Amino acid sequence: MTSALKALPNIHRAYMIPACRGLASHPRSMSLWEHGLHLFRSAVGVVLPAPMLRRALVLKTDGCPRLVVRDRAFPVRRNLYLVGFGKAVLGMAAVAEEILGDHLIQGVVSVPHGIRACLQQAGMEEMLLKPHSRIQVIEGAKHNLPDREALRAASMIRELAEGLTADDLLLVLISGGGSALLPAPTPPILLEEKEKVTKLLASRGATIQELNTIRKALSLLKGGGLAQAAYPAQVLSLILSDVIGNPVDIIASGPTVYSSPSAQRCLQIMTKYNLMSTLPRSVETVLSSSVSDPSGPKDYSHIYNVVIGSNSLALEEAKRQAEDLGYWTLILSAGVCGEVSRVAKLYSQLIQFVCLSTAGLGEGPLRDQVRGDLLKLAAELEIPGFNLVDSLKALQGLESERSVCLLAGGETTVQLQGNGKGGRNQELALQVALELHRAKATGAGYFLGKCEVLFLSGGTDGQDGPTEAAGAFSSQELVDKAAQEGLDVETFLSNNDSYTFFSKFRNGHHLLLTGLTGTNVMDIQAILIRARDR
Ligand SMILES: Nc1ncnc2c1ncn2[C@@H]1O[C@H](COP(=O)(O)OP(=O)(O)OP(=O)(O)O)[C@@H](O)[C@H]1O
Ligand SMILES: O=C(O)[C@H](O)CO
Repeated sequence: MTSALKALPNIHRAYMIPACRGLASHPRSMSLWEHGLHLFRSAVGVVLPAPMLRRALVLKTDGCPRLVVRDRAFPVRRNLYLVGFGKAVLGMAAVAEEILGDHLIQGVVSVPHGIRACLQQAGMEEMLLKPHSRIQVIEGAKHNLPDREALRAASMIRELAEGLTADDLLLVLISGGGSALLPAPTPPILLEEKEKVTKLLASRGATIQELNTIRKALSLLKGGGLAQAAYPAQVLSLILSDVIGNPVDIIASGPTVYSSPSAQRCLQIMTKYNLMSTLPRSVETVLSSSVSDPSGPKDYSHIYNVVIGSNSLALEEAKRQAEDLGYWTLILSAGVCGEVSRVAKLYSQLIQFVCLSTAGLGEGPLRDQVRGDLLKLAAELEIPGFNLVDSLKALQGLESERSVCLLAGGETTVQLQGNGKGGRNQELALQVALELHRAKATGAGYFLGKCEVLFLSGGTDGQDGPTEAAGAFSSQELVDKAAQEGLDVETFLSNNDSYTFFSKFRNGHHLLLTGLTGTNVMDIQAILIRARDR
């Protein structure tokens, strides 16, 4: 994220999306591009810190003051403390402090290096703390790696938690990136040793579940350690999820969720990624003694973990907006994962499937073939929450000429082979364009030609990989149009150079440029399809 903490180059400013606003023009007269931007903006808007916190956290002052979160009420009487760690936590803390008022005694948050300057520069003052805030801010974890500053923040957070009593309430704000911002290696492990292990695991393709299992085993605060430090105070965690399925024990390595990975599981992971021979001695020592801590509290009733923002929430809002614009809308899944090239094939086949209906070619061998290919691909990808059979049934029943919006979210992966500049969303948009181009060349041209298609993919944090863009959008005509500008899509893709491509193509017009959004619920894809005017 830190590489995004720069001003966007002037050339792109013209394409930045204005803040979320109502749509004045008639939906049909608007381009799919405008619709796509509106849906993306709306989806992100609903998971921004302010609306999210205000929905989740209410201070009731009639009678005894109490903090109400869902079905629970916590009595408050100037007994509130706040800690937080994660990429979206500064904005969350600013709103929380406004809500809590004088009941908040003290707070510490660990947030990404450079974030205040960046938010200031972007004019996002509402995400900054007020001048006489009771919350101390520490910026660290440059390049999303734990460092000395994050270590200092973690020890201040631990100290604050350990000083609490049974009368206190600790509000914990958690978002993605929290693992790197809360490093507290279990002695004798040194910060550098822990960093080396996590870096190696990440570079060898470990999943976030595997990575955070190891982080928990090597940390004093992860895997419930923070909640344990705060005991016997009440602990209320408000969590913004950046992991598929919203597993609270994995997001930011679950500092308020008791889980103690077994030594056997950790050693399995280390063996899988061929790390056993390179493990520092201190890590081996801690791993081999990593069994449940018998001194931990027996009941967990002092902890209340609540997911207040997620990819699904963002998709639901996009669905509402798409329906308002007149689209027949379907959320495919909030758990889209897998290699970008395979996910692109899936989306391309789905687009073809919809275009067959829109063109009035609902039945026949062509449709059966696309359906067969889709089922095969979906079985290989095993996307959580994606019921392709039901989705196809719903799409099959559509009247022709109906405008269709398919929405999905999650986090794909890119196997980096080249040394270009890009991100998973831009690469996905470019791959989808290439797949549609290839499909047209092999017989799908007739029915694809009957439809206008827009594919958009963007990171909700506003930054796709190490680039200034959140993502990009593409169409079935993109490859041909690019060729007219002398740009060969396949060459850019083979060098993982999607950002360079989109920056050059139509002078950056297909880049999705939002600037940092201050939130992060992974990525969102929108596919918009409508029959061409005859
Ligand atoms: N040239 C490239 N082309 C495509 N993808 C790339 C490229 N360089 C990096 N990436 C991808 O960008 C991602 C890393 O960027 P980033 O730091 O934004 O990820 P992240 O920390 O997982 O993001 P988030 O905060 O959204 O979870 C990885 O998925 C990586 O494969
Ligand atoms: O911080 C982390 O562990 C990741 O962002 C997943 O939440």
